[in-house]
Parts: sequence; structure tokens; C-alpha cells
Amino acid sequence: MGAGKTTVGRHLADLLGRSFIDSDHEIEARTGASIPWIFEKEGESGFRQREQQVIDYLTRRSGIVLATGGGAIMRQENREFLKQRGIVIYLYTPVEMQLARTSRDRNRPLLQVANPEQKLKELLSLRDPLYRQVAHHVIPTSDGSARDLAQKIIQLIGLNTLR
Ligand SMILES: Nc1ncnc2c1ncn2[C@@H]1O[C@H](COP(=O)(O)OP(=O)(O)O)[C@@H](O)[C@H]1O
Ligand SMILES: O=C(O)C1=C[C@@H](OP(=O)(O)O)[C@@H](O)[C@H](O)C1
Ligand SMILES: [Mg+2]
Repeated sequence: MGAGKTTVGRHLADLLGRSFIDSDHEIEARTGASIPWIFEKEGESGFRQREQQVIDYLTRRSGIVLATGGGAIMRQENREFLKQRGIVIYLYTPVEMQLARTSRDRNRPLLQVANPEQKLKELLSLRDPLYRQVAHHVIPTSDGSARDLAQKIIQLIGLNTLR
């Protein structure tokens, strides 16, 4: 959360002339409800079920830039869908920066707790090894604008891979 997946993903799609899809937005469009509302009514497990269905569906498409939610990596199925069907970029972000980028935003139910810093630390220690396992490339996001990072991804992947 706060790594910039949604923002960098949109720039990347723009630079490549491809469609951008964010799995959270797709879930909201299908459900007709916001992410916080889904968490409230169906719990995190209900949200994860919807998320897996959407990621399975979207990773079958080609020629798109897909941003997932940060917790998608926790399901083995999602790890396989992403790694086998796409080129996966891990936007590595230190917790202090995640905190700064998410502190004013009420749309992340998992961070609506007394100590969001502690929560982000716990999540990162569980998730970081999984992100690294699935990623084809790791990019630190502490330096550079979202647009710069999108350019960096294109350099890293190599345009030939994308043709
Ligand atoms: N490289 C960056 N530099 C500065 N701010 C950024 C950068 N990437 C994202 N942001 C900002 O951080 C916030 C969270 O970004 P977002 O794309 O929603 O992250 P994610 O989808 O990974 O949770 C947004 O306000 C966004 O504008
Ligand atoms: O890390 C997570 O578990 C989540 C991240 C969110 O997306 P972003 O990573 O885009 O903030 C969203 O899917 C939901 O609030 C759960
Ligand atoms: Mg996002």
C-alpha cells in the first residue's frame, strides 16, 4: 500500500499506449461498492475471494498493464497467475514512505487501526519475500516521480520483450 502501483501503472500504460486496469477498481466496478464497504460487509476473506476471481480473469488478457492491490500476493493462486501470465514488477517501498503516502487516505481498511506503522511493518515482513519470489524485476520507489519510475520499468523490461 502506498508503493505507487496504481499511479505508476497508469503512467506505464500511458507511455506504452496500453490499457491500464487496477484490480481494486475492477472489483469496485463489478460489485458496485467501494473497497471499504466490501471489507465491512464481507470481511477481508470476502474481498480476497473477489480479488482472486478478478486477477484470474485479468491475467488472461494480454497487452495490458495491471496494478493489483498489495495483499493479492498472499494467495498462492494469484502468485501463479501473475508469475506465469505476466511480467511482474515489485515496487519496493520503505514503510516510512508507505505511511507518508497513505496517511491522509481513508480508503485502505487495513490501515484504519491505532498503529498503521506497526501494521505496515507486519504486512511487509510477511509479503516482501513473496513479492521477491514472484517478481521478474524489483524497483525501489524512494527516488523519482511516478512517471520516472514508469520510464525505468520500460528500460528494465526492454521494449523487445513487449512486442
Ligand atoms: N513515486 C512517487 N513519488 C511520489 N508520490 C507517489 C509516487 N508514487 C505514488 N505516489 C503517491 O502515493 C499515493 C499512493 O499511491 P498509489 O498509486 O495509490 O499506491 P498503491 O496503489 O501502491 O497503494 C498517491 O497519492 C500517489 O500520488
Ligand atoms: O495491501 C492490502 O491488503 C490492500 C491493498 C489495497 O490496494 P493498494 O495496495 O493499491 O493500496 C486494497 O487492495 C485493499 O485495501 C487491501
Ligand atoms: Mg492501488
